[in-house]
Order: sequence, then structure tokens, then C-alpha cells
Amino acid sequence: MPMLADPSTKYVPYCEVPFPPGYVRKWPSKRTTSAPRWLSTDLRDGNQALVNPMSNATKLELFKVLLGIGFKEIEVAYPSASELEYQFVRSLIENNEVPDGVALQVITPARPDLIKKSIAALGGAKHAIVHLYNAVSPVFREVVFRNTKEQTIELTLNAVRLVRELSEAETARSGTRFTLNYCFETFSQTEPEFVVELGNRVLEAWGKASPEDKVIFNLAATVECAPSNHYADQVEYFSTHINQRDSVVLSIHPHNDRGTAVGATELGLLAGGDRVEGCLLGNGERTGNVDLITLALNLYSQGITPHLDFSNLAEVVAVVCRANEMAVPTRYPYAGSLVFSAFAGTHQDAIKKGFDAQEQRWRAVDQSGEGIKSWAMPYIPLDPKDLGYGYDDLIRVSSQSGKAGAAYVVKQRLQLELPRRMQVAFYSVIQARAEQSGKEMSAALIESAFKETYIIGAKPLGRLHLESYRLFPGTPDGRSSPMHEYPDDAATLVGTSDDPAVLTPLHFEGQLSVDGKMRAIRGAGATPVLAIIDALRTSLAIELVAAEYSAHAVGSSGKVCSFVEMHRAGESPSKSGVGSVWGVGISANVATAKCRAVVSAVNTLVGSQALPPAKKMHQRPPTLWNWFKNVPLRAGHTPVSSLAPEGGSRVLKAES
Ligand SMILES: CC(=O)SCCNC(=O)CCNC(=O)[C@H](O)C(C)(C)COP(=O)(O)OP(=O)(O)OC[C@H]1O[C@@H](n2cnc3c(N)ncnc32)[C@H](O)[C@@H]1OP(=O)(O)O
Ligand SMILES: CC(C)C(=O)C(=O)O
Ligand SMILES: [Mg+2]
Repeated sequence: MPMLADPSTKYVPYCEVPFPPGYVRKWPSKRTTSAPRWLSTDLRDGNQALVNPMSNATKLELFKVLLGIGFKEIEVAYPSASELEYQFVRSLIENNEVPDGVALQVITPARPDLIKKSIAALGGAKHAIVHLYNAVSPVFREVVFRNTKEQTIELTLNAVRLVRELSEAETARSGTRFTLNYCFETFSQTEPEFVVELGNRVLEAWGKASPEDKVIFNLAATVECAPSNHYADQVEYFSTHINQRDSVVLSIHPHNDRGTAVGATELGLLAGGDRVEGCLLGNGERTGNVDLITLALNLYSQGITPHLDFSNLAEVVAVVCRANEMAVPTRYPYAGSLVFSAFAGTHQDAIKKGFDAQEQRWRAVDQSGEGIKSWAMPYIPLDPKDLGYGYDDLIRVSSQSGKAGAAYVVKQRLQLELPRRMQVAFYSVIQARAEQSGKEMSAALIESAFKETYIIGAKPLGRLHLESYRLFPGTPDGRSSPMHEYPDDAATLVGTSDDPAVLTPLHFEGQLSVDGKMRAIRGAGATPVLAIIDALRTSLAIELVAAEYSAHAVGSSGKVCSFVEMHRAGESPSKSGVGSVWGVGISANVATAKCRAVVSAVNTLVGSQALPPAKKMHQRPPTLWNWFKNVPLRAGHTPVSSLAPEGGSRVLKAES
């Protein structure tokens, strides 16, 4: 059957709440400033909707999780539904499973036999809440109960009187304190004036509501049939018309048929609701009850303590899913596996910038001792760490991602802060691989792509590999110059001492493996970078230019990472970096990091290009090399820099 061209021929919209003309609603201008009372009905409303209701062992496990989260009111059963349900309540009481300060709630329909059974189940509890319900809307009155309004009131009051009588007898017998929670089932579809009339009659029949011993009225949106503002109007109407308002608690019990149970609850609380009944992850009949996790964390992210602890949300989710044989959609608020992950490039860029800025802000707070370390993160409303998640999955890279995403992963995994132009270059590597595979580039894949691209690793990966080297001041014939230490490593960190003007000319000699064959290279320059470039130019017959250079310490590892952007002489790269390549070098020694970075870049530059054979002069160890090998180290003098492949040194102890 096709959908109707005019659905109004079939569906009747909701009726307005009968506020007097000119009435100014209070709820729209209110603001939530504290958490409501919470009632978990996972073990009743949630359980009754399951394909396979929970065993009592599972119910007990979930009950303990609910206690751990901090619930003080828990609806544990529908004791008249089955012997198992009844026994569950008895076992909680008899086995002392209920801590002080926690109230057990059970539900019962307004039928004498079932009320009796329910109250009997509660005997011996410290604090019990009898949740009595009957549906009151026109369609239920007419179709299900075939009752007039008066008969509906009569049915309700008889049940209330019976609850009072039996509960008082039980109090006398076992000392259990009882509270009445009367539920207008289908409240949200019932005439507001009738609900108020019925509520006032319930208060009369109960006869003992007081500010110290309040009656709870459950305003159930048994079926969500209208927008959330309408529910708020209904709650405000009830809240402002019911007698003895200071002696009643308004409980909000929304279902999610229109997908707006959370919004309805939040507005219902503004409108006068004091207490919320719902389930973890919104389990329950049809589209479920309102989700208490979402509600609590919505409050939390507004700086309001919910008095519910979800600091290990994944564990709670696992238990709830197992108990209910359900799965959480990946996009589910707070609990879904993807809700703290960004795939889209602009989101990743904003998050990366957000973290950088936040780090600075928080450092300033630490240093000054003033202000708060407030969370202000683009796209992420709540710190995932507060829920027990890490930041590992925050940025996930696919072909929809941009440079910032890959750069973030490199920073997370390798503690390397890529220069902006290098981010662009590395992004093109990742983009190509992502497009080729059509799949996500996991953090591990990004890390290995980075290492492959920039030839970082324990084993020589590229065609060129610097096996060992010496840097020393003076020229190749400067054997008369005494060896001395290169200016303090720390001073070379940001490249200022790479200024040729302030440095003594340096000579570079090294052993370079080219396509697996070792050759000696040498050159001279005002800085380590220029000196090794000169050596490579001579040996490989490539005119090279270093365009951009930077370095930073690698976390607290004691190592330094150098980045160098290079291109062939005569080819100037575009602003976006087309025409240049990047190299990366990491070492405890700054000069070594620089040399490695240059070799890393040159590896990419040469690609598969044929390289000239080693020049004869380099096929034997150069004179100066021999001189170095034989000269005894003078006390207080150490080699300027030396490098060997990780895992062993050919010549001198490695400093890498
Ligand atoms: C919106 C909610 O979540 S309400 C809670 C719903 N939860 C459950 O129903 C789970 C447990 N329920 C059960 O185990 C059973 O339905 C029982 C034990 C309560 C009743 O079982 P039965 O006696 O076999 O009745 P059954 O469920 O078939 O029908 C309900 C009867 O109770 C009446 N009824 C329904 N709700 C109520 C109520 N709140 N108060 C009084 N009578 C009610 C119906 O009109 C119907 O009466 P009828 O037989 O005279 O026509
Ligand atoms: C019976 C009540 C409490 C209920 O679960 C509902 O109306 O949804
Ligand atoms: Mg319900």
C-alpha cells in the first residue's frame, strides 16, 4: 500500500494543552542546574521487552552494575508476572544485596491479586516503592478497560486504598518503609484536566502525602506521540495544577517512539519533572525507554554532576549489551564505537588545532594557578578520557581525510610534529594509499607508510643508507686541526647555528651504502646539512638544495627529530611543495639527525634513477678516515659525531 497523499485522513494530531489564554509557559525560559532523581527500570521495563528475558543471575549482575553506577532507586521486577520475578525480589532482600540508601521499586497493575503478590514480594526491604499503574487515556478507557472516566477513577482509587492497607500491614510486620508511585499509564495521550483530577483523587485516597513522605506521580509518555514541547506543556500543566505540589514528586517516564525521548525528558524536567525513569542505552519496548546514559552525560557535559558514574563506560556498555542481547549502533551517543572518531579532513584539522591550543591553555593554567582547565574542543563535546576512553581512535584516516589527520596520527604514534609543508607532502602519500585500497588507513598503516616513505627504521630500507660518518672542523687537508666537539647540540636544535656565518667550515666523511654497496663519500660545508649535501652531490652527481629545515625534541626520549625539505638545484618547488621531497632523521645527536634527514630526502629524490658508480677516490677509505681511525682520542675530546646502523657500530660507538 502506498503512503497516503493526505495522511490527515488517517492520523489525528495531538491536542493543545488547555492553558488559559495569555498563559506564559515557564519551562522555555528555565535552565537545568542540577541532576534529577534517577530510577533505573532496566530490570523491569527493559527486561519485559527482551526477546529472551534475563535470568535472575543476569539480573543480579546488572543490579550490581546499577549500584556501581550510583542508582539509588531501582525497579527490579514485575513480581506478579512470574515466580522467577517474585523470587528475584525476595533473593535481593533475603541475601542483603540492597545497600542502605537504595530503594527497591516493583511494578503492579491495578488488580487486587497482583497488588497482593507485589507487596508480599517487598516484605523486609528497608525502603520499597510500589509502582501502581493503569492506563487512563481515552483509547485505553474505551478499548482496553471499557470504562468511563468515573470507573477509571474508581479502579484506581480501589487499588490505591489496597496498596495503602497492605503496605501498612507489611510495615507493621517487617518495618519496611513504603512509598507510592502512581503511574498514569498513557499520561501523554490523556486529557490534562482528567489527569489532574485523578491525581488529586489519588492524593486524597492515599491520605498521607507530606513533604517528608511524598507520593510519586509517574507521568508516562507510554507511547511518544507528539513533539517534546507538547510533553513539556503537559508536565507544566500537571505541575501547576496538582494539589499538594510540595508533597509530590513528578517522575518522567518517556519512551522513544518519535526518537525524541531524551529531548522530551530534558524539557519535562524544565517543566517540573523531579525524577526520571529510564534504561541504560534506552532498552525497552518498541523504540525503547529514554536512555539514562545519554541524559546523564548530557548534564555532565554542561558541567552538572549527574551523580551517576560512567567513568568506565565501555564496561557498562558491555554488560548491558550482554544482558539484553543487544548491540549498540556505532553512532549511538557517547556509547557508540565511532562517536569519538573523526574521519573528515576538516574535522580532523580542527581537532588537531584544538588539542594544540588546549595544551597551551592548560599549561598556562598550571603555570599561573589561575582559571580552570576547561574543555573547548572542536567537534568533541566531552573529553573521551572522562568516560575511560583514550585518544587513540580520535582521528581515523580514510580518503575523506586531510593532512591534519595523518599528521595527528604521526604525532600520537611517533611524537613527531610534522612541519606544515611536510604534512601536505605526507598527506598525498596517505591519500594515494587510501584511494588505492578504498579502505581506512589505520594508525598502524599510517605509521608504517611514514617509516617507509622517510626511510626510518632499524634496517636500511632505501637505496641509500648512511653507515657511518665523521664531521670535523676545517677542510679535508685539515689534519693539523685538532678534533673538537661540535657546538653544543642543544644550540643546533632550531637551526640558528646552521647559519653558515656563525660556524666554522665543516668537513664530512662517511660510508654510504648505495644499492647495497658501500662507498666512501666526503664533502665540506658550513653546516652539517651543507657538508653532507656536498658529499652526496659529489658522489651521486646530483645537485641538491635544502629548502626548509627544522627540528624538535622527540618527547622525553632524549632524541631529536630533524626534518628537511629538498629539491634538485634549478627546480624550485611550488608553494604547495610540488617538486620537493622531505626527509626525516632521528637521533640522540643533532648532527646525526640532520644527516639522516638529508639521506632520507635524497633517497626519495633519486627514486629509481641510475646512480653513477663510486668514484675511485672514494673506493678506499679516504686518507682522513684512516687518520681518524688511528688517531688516539685525546682526554676530554670525543668524536664530533659518529653514526652506525642501529644495533652495532663499524667504527666508533654509535650515538644514535
Ligand atoms: C506500558 C508498560 O510497560 S505496562 C507493564 C507491562 N508489563 C507486562 O505486562 C509484563 C508482565 N505482565 C504479565 O505477566 C501479565 O500480563 C500479567 C500477569 C500482568 C497479567 O496476565 P493475565 O492475567 O494473563 O492478563 P493479560 O496480560 O492477558 O491481560 C491483561 C488484563 O489485565 C487488564 N489490565 C491491563 N493493565 C492493567 C492495569 N494496569 N490495571 C488493571 N488491569 C489491567 C486488561 O484489561 C486485561 O483484562 P481482561 O483480561 O479483563 O481483559
Ligand atoms: C506502566 C508504566 C510505568 C510504563 O512503563 C509506561 O507507561 O511506559
Ligand atoms: Mg514504560
